[in-house]
Amino acid sequence: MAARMDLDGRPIKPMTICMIGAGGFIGSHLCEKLMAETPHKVLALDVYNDKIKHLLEPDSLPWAGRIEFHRINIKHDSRLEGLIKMADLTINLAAICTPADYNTRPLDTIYSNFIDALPVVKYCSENNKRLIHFSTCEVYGKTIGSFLPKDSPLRKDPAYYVLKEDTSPCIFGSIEKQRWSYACAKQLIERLIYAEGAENGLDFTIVRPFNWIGPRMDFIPGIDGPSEGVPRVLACFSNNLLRREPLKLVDGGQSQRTFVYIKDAIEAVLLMIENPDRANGHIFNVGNPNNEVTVRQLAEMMTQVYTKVSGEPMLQSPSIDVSSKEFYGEGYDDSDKRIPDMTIINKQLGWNPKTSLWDLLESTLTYQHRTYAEAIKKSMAKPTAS
Ligand SMILES: NC(=O)c1ccc[n+]([C@@H]2O[C@H](COP(=O)([O-])OP(=O)(O)OC[C@H]3O[C@@H](n4cnc5c(N)ncnc54)[C@H](O)[C@@H]3O)[C@@H](O)[C@H]2O)c1
Ligand SMILES: O=C(O)[C@H]1O[C@H](OP(=O)(O)OP(=O)(O)OC[C@H]2O[C@@H](n3ccc(=O)[nH]c3=O)[C@H](O)[C@@H]2O)[C@H](O)[C@@H](O)[C@@H]1O
Repeated sequence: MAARMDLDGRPIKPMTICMIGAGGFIGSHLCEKLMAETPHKVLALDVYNDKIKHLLEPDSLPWAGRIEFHRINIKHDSRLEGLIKMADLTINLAAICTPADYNTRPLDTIYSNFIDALPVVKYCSENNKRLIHFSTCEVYGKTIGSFLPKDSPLRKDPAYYVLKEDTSPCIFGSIEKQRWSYACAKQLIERLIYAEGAENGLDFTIVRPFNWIGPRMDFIPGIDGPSEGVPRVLACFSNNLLRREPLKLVDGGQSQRTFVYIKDAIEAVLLMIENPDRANGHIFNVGNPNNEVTVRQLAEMMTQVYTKVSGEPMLQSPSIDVSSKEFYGEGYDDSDKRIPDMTIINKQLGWNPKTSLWDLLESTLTYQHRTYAEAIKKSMAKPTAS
């Protein structure tokens, strides 16, 4: 492999990366990229490895020996500090990050996103190891514009809704709205990491992903996850399309999101990994401001794309409305709109997303159809126990 150069034209030295949560959606894509395109070594920590099995076996893979899986629950495993010490860089992805859990399992959510991340930050700081920590765009909460009167012309002014790392406030709902337990825990761990940087010189980068989506995201209920489980919207809608049932629009599907293709977003993470001088001390929004839709529009587009890639006819009523209380239970609330400001990541790393929403849905739904359609047909054909 020819020597890789950083953005300042210097050769990049091979490094060892301790990746916690490597078996998840983002981790699996990051491991794939690191194995295929770089000489770096990965210590992959997770409780599951199904999504990275194709990288671990067989032993004849070209990157054999550069990726090692360690089945570790970071809540209680004394091997954690040793693995962080062995690495040059730690990337922490481990978290509970599905909204259906935030208001129904708020304690697990807070523990997972704050308490369990504390030793990781502490070991990095004490051992002078660099840390890339995954936070979330949810730390911004609601937009300032959402509090303006419905007919206010200011709602159209970007100053009232574009989310900027260094100036936007974090606006959450009341404590009874336990949806915000996740965002609040993520905000506090961000503040702690920032403080470790300021007081103890920790080299850190914080990533705020804005709805990264693509293959291997979450699970399909009843196929590779619990039948009653509620994954994030891409998997919920994929499941509905695969089962030929209407897509459920929570509270009218009026919330807006910007979706970025996982493969574009992983390019940004690789730039952070390989350009520490440009990434350390920064918080980065990583999203695609050009891919904004309401959830209703997302449902319509996914229905059209799925019809194209599966060759199956569209349902007569492709969507139905459900209340958030019915869908998520008591204490749910929502982010109204999420447009990332891209100034900082652009200036520091020169990164820009490339893939349009239609194109990313086309490749993702092709994958979903190829991976799950047969299994769903079989499971639906099974007689149910009476
Ligand atoms: N996907 C997105 O668009 C998105 C958006 C915002 C923030 N994030 C953040 O990025 C990170 C990764 O997200 P993802 O989408 O890959 O989620 P994911 O659920 O697919 O991956 C998280 C992984 O962490 C592992 N994990 C959780 N607790 C653990 C523990 N105690 N010990 C060991 N492993 C543990 C899980 O088994 C899982 O494989 C999370 O911190 C999440 O909050 C993701
Ligand atoms: O991905 C992100 O950037 C962050 O946002 C997500 O939060 P959210 O976007 O609300 O999660 P989704 O489950 O993907 O829901 C998106 C929207 O679709 C709606 N939805 C979801 C599922 C469904 O079947 N129908 C439906 O209308 C939700 O109410 C919400 O308005 C999660 O909190 C995290 O994974 C992450 O931190």
